[in-house]
Amino acid sequence: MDVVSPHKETVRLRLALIVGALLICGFMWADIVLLPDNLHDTYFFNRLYFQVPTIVLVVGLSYAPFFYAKRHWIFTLLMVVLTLSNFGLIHQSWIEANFAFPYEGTILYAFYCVFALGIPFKLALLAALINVIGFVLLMVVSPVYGERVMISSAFVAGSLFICVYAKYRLDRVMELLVSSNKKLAKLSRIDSLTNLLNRRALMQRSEALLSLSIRQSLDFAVIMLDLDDFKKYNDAFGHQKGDDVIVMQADLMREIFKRQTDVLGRYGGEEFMVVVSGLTRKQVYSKCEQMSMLWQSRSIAHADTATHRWVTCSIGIACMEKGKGTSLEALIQTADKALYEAKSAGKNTIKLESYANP
Ligand SMILES: Nc1nc2c(ncn2[C@@H]2O[C@H](COP(=O)(O)OP(=O)(O)OP(=O)(O)O)[C@@H](O)[C@H]2O)c(=O)[nH]1
Repeated sequence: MDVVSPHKETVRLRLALIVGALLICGFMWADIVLLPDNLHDTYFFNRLYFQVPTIVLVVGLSYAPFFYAKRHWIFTLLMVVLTLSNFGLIHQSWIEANFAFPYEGTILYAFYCVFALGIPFKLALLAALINVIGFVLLMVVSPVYGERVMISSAFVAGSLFICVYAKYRLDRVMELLVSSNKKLAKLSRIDSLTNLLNRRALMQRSEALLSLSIRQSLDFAVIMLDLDDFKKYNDAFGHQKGDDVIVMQADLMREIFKRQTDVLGRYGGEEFMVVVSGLTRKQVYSKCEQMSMLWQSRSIAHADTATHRWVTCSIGIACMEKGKGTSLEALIQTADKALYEAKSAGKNTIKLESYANP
């Protein structure tokens, strides 16, 4: 789950690249004071004709459709290219003027690419390894830092290691944050016992389906299901066994109402609600009959004092025919009334009411 939209993230990255290019230009004022005159051309060539244009090229690439998907690889390559070009400048400065150009920029490039551009841990590690090997080879070819070569190499390797390790920790924390957010989002929508939608999410999804059904002129129905004599079941077999029956009710609902658009939820306690669209009254009724038959086929023994020998459920249906419009609240009230009638008619019964426009 992306926390920020790809478009917003691309804009942010584009800005970060532009800031990076401006920083390089800013550093040029400081560098030029240090450099001997005969290195100015080499230096300007490296910065203005290579590094800055490379970053500008990546800014251009950020408009390509593949950019977002490939951005980590592109930035990894950018980190390696910028660093190696810096090594090239160190080498040239040594060969042309015996001048020890500072290596600290290498570390800045790594921190900029890894943190500002967000190279993930594994790619950051790969780029850091390439850069450390590059630095060691540079030291072999050009003994720029004389007797400080060991400490310089250790400093580059150590700094890149810290950069990569910090990125590892940051990625881990982000992963934990994203997975906790997912869990929290799920908890706020899902009933933990049945894995059905909880009441709040059920209402939201049902409202959305009702609006869509009215707009597309589709039949729509609200079905209320309530386990019969459930208090007696709990009293006879205990709350834990009662929970198992509630879970079974949810499973049976999923078995019957399995279209992608069907909305299934726990309305409260042992009462459930299903909302369907695009089914005729007859089709809805037939699905509810299947529900009763499934309970019958499970043959779960009920309490001795219950109305029926096996666990059953009563069902109230409110149908809204296509072309008519009403509120979800009114349909739930109608379905509730039908459910009450089903209970009064001896339980394990289905009652269907059509919603009539007042
Ligand atoms: N085990 C268990 N019981 C629950 C849960 N939620 C509600 N109940 C019980 O469900 C029972 C509902 O009782 P009533 O509202 O009297 O309904 P009933 O006994 O099913 O009677 P009728 O609806 O008339 O058939 C209560 O005893 C609640 O404690 C739950 O999550 N687990």
